[in-house]
Amino acid sequence: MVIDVRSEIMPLKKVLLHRPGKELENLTPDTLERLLFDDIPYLEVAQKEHDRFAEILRENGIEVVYLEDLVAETLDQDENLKVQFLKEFIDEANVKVDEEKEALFKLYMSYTDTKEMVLKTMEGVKYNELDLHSNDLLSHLRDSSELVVDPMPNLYFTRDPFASTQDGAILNRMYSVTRNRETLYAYYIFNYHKDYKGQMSLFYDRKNPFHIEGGDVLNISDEILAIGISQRTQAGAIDKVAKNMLFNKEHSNIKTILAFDIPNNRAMMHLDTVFTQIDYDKFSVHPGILGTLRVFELTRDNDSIKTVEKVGTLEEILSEYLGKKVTLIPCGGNDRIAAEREQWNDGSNTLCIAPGTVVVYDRNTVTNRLMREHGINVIEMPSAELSRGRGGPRCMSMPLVRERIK
Ligand SMILES: NC(=[NH2+])NCCC[C@H](N)C(=O)O
Repeated sequence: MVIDVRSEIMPLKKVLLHRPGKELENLTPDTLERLLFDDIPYLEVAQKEHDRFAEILRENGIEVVYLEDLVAETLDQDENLKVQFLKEFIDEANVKVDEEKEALFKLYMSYTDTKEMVLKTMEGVKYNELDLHSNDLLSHLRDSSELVVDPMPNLYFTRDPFASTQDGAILNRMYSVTRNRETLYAYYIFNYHKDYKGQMSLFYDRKNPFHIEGGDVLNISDEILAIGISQRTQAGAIDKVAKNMLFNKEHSNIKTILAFDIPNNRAMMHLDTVFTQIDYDKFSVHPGILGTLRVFELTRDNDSIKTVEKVGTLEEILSEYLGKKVTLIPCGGNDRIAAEREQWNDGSNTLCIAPGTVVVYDRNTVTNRLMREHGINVIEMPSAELSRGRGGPRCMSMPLVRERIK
């Protein structure tokens, strides 16, 4: 199977990453908010940190594949497909002037190496890179270093544009314009790459009206999927995923979807910023969500879907579904200041690579110590620059294959 993910914790076999590239060097103070960053990372250091992340994964026997390589392989199969991709890409990049669209197309087609072309689509394009001869009013007023195509700085968070589950993926419609552009890459891989095409299920469509993002999707078990209702994911999208998964016996074993209603704010944009599974019976949780959290159970009821609100603490609810007593390890321990600081820097955003083994940011010292005290094998990675994008090791990775639960 090209995609096979039925848990958050079983040994990770294959993972999708994107090495941050020059898209980070097109971030400016004015565009940070729109492009969902809080600061400008130093690219050289961010890349070193990211390379160390990939190295840790390889050291642990995990096959690492890169988004840019898969997209290039897809487009290299057929010249017409490359043209089709570029046209669609340019349409979605919100370029309004026809001459600029044509010049952009020419610029991308001038690359002889498809991977370099793909990286260029990610990086953004400045006005002075286009071969334009127009003499209209707009061209007189353009600043030569103005961006005609925005960069996509969030691409290194491969967790979000789609979510692997069962034998396929939920291909997302994203909350923001900037991130919705990212989903085109996965769309082309899944629909056209010779290894993926026809070999996997798609449980959602990037053109659906409701938004949903991968950081909100947690594979609790082969039969239970948890999805956050958050800043990024709407209840309507969860209803649709439920319809597409609970009735699809051939490709999905999911019998229950648990919807976790978490606060709607930037610090907690996705469920995985406040809650990740780290062992058969242990979760890392940001205590800040516990007061207001509501949990809903969606199951199949003949031809329709039944939704019931669960009563009980998070610990009780998880213990019930997992069939064992669950321990919640608070991010930042019991100190509210440490909890808020470390949650902001993705202290509870762990990437579990085997039961009881997690990759985390080194900077969250309080949370990391506490996980070790609970017997977790904590592997730290450098995080000074990558963390400025507001995502941790789980956000920066999309599992494609995990070992099955025995
Ligand atoms: N799965 C995650 N928590 N991803 C974090 C994504 C961070 C990114 N800057 C955004 O705002 O979209």
